[in-house]
Amino acid sequence: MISAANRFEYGFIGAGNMVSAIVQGMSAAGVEGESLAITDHSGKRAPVLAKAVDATYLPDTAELIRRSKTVILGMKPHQQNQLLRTYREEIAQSQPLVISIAAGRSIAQLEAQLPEGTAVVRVMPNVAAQVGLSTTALCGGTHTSAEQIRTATALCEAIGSAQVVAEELFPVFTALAGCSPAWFAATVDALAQAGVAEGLTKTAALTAAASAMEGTGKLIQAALAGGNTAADIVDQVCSPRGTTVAGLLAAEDAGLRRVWHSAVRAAVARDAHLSAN
Ligand SMILES: NC(=O)C1=CN([C@@H]2O[C@H](COP(=O)(O)OP(=O)(O)OC[C@H]3O[C@@H](n4cnc5c(N)ncnc54)[C@H](O)[C@@H]3O)[C@@H](O)[C@H]2O)C=CC1
Ligand SMILES: O=C(O)[C@@H]1CCC=N1
Repeated sequence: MISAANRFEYGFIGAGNMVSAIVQGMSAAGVEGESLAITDHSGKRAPVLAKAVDATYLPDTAELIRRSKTVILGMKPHQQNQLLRTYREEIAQSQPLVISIAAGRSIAQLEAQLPEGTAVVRVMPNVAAQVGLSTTALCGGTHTSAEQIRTATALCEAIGSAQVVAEELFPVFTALAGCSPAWFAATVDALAQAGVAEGLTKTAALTAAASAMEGTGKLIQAALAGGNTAADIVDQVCSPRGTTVAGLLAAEDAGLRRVWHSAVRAAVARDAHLSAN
């Protein structure tokens, strides 16, 4: 085994959307590039990402596994099987902490594919990692020590906030935190388009809607910290006979709550499908 002093703290396998967000977030938070190694089987995005944060690009996945204390599986869920089959021996020899960020891949599935005794942490981040605002869930496996949970938590806290979540709640957490940035972005786009229909330029409409969303997120966090809820913000903005309540009731008549319930149910169902395959 390579001596601990010569090993990278974190080795990322895959350099797609989520790993790029994590690595850029870590770099912005002050994590030294020299502690990071990145590989990617396409050989295209990893060298660019590594260069951007002064990390090391390793074209050879086996070498990355041998030289990393913590290995982050950053590929799509269905791409894990082949990788874990191919590099089982390297993982058995170097015994890294293995972190999976894949939706729908359970600890039991990972442990069944990894060499006996491998320490695993399942993590669900979101793309706001890129700006240090991921809200990230993690849970440890059968062979994961408290120290290894602390290592994974430190990684997650470099890109935002982290909480240990029971694995059975990962599907719903994935919907509310992992998927919702896309849903919110689609909502902002839809809101902006409605603004365009009423005369704003698309840019002005997007800017107004996005900054209102950002401000509202902060207001809700402050409300929660003070023992209040999101509903209190709704009441604060809805003036009697005012514009907001008129718009809110129209949105609710059009299915506002039903839309979000459907979205969460569909994401949870898809997570179950990924878990089964
Ligand atoms: N995109 C998102 O917002 C989030 C994604 N995730 C999870 O993150 C994982 C990655 O998602 P994305 O970044 O969106 O996918 P992506 O398709 O953008 O990136 C996947 C990367 O893995 C690489 N890859 C695949 N197989 C490989 C192998 N055998 N060896 C080396 N590299 C390999 C691909 O070349 C690609 O760079 C997924 O498992 C997903 O469930 C989790 C939370 C949020
Ligand atoms: O769409 C997906 O499956 C991944 C997981 C959460 C966000 N993106």
